[in-house]
Amino acid sequence: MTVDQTAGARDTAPRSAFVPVVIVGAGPVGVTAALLLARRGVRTVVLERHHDVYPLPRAVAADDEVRRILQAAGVGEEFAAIARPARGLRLLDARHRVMAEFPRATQGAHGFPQTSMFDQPELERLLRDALAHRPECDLRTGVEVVGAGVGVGQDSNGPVRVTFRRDGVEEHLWADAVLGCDGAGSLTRDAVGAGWQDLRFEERWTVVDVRTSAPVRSWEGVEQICDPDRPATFMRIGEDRYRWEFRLRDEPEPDHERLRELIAPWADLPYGADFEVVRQAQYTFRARIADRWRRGRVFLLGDAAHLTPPFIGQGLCAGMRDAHNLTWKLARVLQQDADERLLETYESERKPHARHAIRLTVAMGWAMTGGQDGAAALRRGLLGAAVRIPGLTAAAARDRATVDAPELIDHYARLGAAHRARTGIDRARS
Ligand SMILES: O=C(O)CCc1cccc(O)c1
Repeated sequence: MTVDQTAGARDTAPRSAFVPVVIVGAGPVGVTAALLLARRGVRTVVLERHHDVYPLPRAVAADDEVRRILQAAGVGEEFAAIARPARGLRLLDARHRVMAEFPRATQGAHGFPQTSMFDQPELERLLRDALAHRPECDLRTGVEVVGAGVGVGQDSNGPVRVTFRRDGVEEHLWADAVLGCDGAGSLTRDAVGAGWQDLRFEERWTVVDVRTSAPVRSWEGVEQICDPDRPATFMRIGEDRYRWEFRLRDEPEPDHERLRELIAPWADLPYGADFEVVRQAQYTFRARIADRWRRGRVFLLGDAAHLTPPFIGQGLCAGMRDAHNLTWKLARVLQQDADERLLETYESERKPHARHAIRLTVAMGWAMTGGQDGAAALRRGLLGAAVRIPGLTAAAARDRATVDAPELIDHYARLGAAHRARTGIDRARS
């Protein structure tokens, strides 16, 4: 990607090639940023490589703060129509016995369910529909933002030149700011000169979205199977839609037959049963954070700035918080001459929060794979208390009113002791 930041250069560019903000990437974070800016009267051009919404299984959960952000973007009701409130998070042992349960309220501090399940392609479609109704937003699909690495050295607040290719023809745009919402393989990240800080997690998992009318043994929430041999995640995401995630060791991606075996603890699926694999993808889950999120007026958001495994459902939520945090500040600076230093608070506010969420996620992954003994149960209990991200532990205890951290510790200490007595395990594996 070519990003030139050259004060005064915009003056020589044709007016038609100038737009206040260019957004690279039309995933949920990019489109939400465009909608939030539009509602503040800021025009954007959104450049997207693909023609249609992303077809693979991705995010499935939004917390109550993200629901508030979607409302601010003008799609609150549309989202409510596709969302399904979840009752919470359960940690199950290898035999699917409930070890801990963390209920989520149907009305959290933000006035929305604390956890809502949804189908990402449906979210992307409704966001794009909303975008199509905003005259401030110009979505250009089939456009490849290209990289040649010219003139990236400056940290100036001058306009930014974005070069892209459409139908084999190179074009450019000048913008007062560029938002890189272009995902894990972000080209904008190169333009910012950012590298990854590795937060030490890398595992191969398969993620499967299924539609079936067959009975599925489930509750209306997320189940984490804490089984060192076969850690897994299961959740219901719609009337007849379910998501399973299984860690893969040195095995190939499961075919339908193997999937039926893996799913058997939840559903009997004899041959001929109504069972459709809507989407399946193999991912390497990683935990990483970009070492810088900004250069001049080029910013990184969402997966371009941070990568997390999905175990506490916070990947997309973090990106939506990025969009919300940055857009009002940018609007103030671009339209109301707010001090440029306001923009520095984007990274300083968002990065510690994103890092914390990733660390909790990694700890959850470790709790899922780290054994069945009492000490592991205690760790899971402490973690479960902390995984409500928006307000983290204190607010989580407050919101749910029924639990506080010391009670949880006691509860899980007792649970661990009972489990040890039942199973005869008396040594703590760490
Ligand atoms: O904490 C909750 O209420 C749900 C967490 C969650 C959401 C989506 C996927 C996942 O693995 C966990």
